[in-house]
Amino acid sequence: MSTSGDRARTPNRRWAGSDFQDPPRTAGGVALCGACRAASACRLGVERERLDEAGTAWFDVSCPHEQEGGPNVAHGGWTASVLDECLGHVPLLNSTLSVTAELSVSFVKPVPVGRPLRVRAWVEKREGSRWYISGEMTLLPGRAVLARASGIWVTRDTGHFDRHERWLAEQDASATSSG
Ligand SMILES: CCCCCCCCCCCC(=O)SCCNC(=O)CCNC(=O)[C@H](O)C(C)(C)COP(=O)(O)OP(=O)(O)OC[C@H]1O[C@@H](n2cnc3c(N)ncnc32)[C@H](O)[C@@H]1OP(=O)(O)O
Repeated sequence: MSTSGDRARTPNRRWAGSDFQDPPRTAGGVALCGACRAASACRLGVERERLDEAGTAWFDVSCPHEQEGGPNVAHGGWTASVLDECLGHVPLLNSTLSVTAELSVSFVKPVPVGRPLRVRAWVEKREGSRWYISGEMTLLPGRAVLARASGIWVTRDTGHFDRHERWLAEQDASATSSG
């Protein structure tokens, strides 16, 4: 029988050390997170990404039909997730591993499902290990703003996830010993 402690010690074969700064990408250049590697596609609907010369990141995105909330419009959780993903790719596009520490989203208009959308993301400033990143989602064609986001990403070394596994194992051990 598998326990949560066993899971913490099981190597995750979808990851290799170099993946953290240079993850596998789709033909459209989209960096793939752990679960999306099996699908070889971004399950959130990010289809293409690129960094321009000015340092702005551009993403072609479409809300998958299974993320429908109200009639023909995206669940707000999808909008927040895809903005987290896109803004979080800005450090990655600069070969830097980071995690989201804070994220704020403004839902400006309902987001239609299955329509081409664009996300643009840029660095406002960097302070120590903190990257302050902003972005917005627009409808295509045209440039109507549907959502805006800003947040703080904190750079990590490649030991981040191993430290987390050790912390989780300690939590399990102390929960077991305290009954
Ligand atoms: C890989 C390929 C994938 C492939 C593609 C995948 C792309 C995914 C894109 C989406 C990204 C995500 O969703 S990431 C997943 C969601 N996020 C997480 O799991 C993060 C969970 N939280 C944490 O791990 C931690 O709380 C941290 C790392 C954020 C902070 O840890 P910590 O232990 O407090 O670290 P500490 O050294 O004290 O702080 C480090 C620095 O962060 C600052 N800091 C800490 N917390 C905050 C905060 N809430 N707001 C502002 N700043 C903060 C501190 O002031 C400090 O600045 P200074 O003094 O150093 O300047």
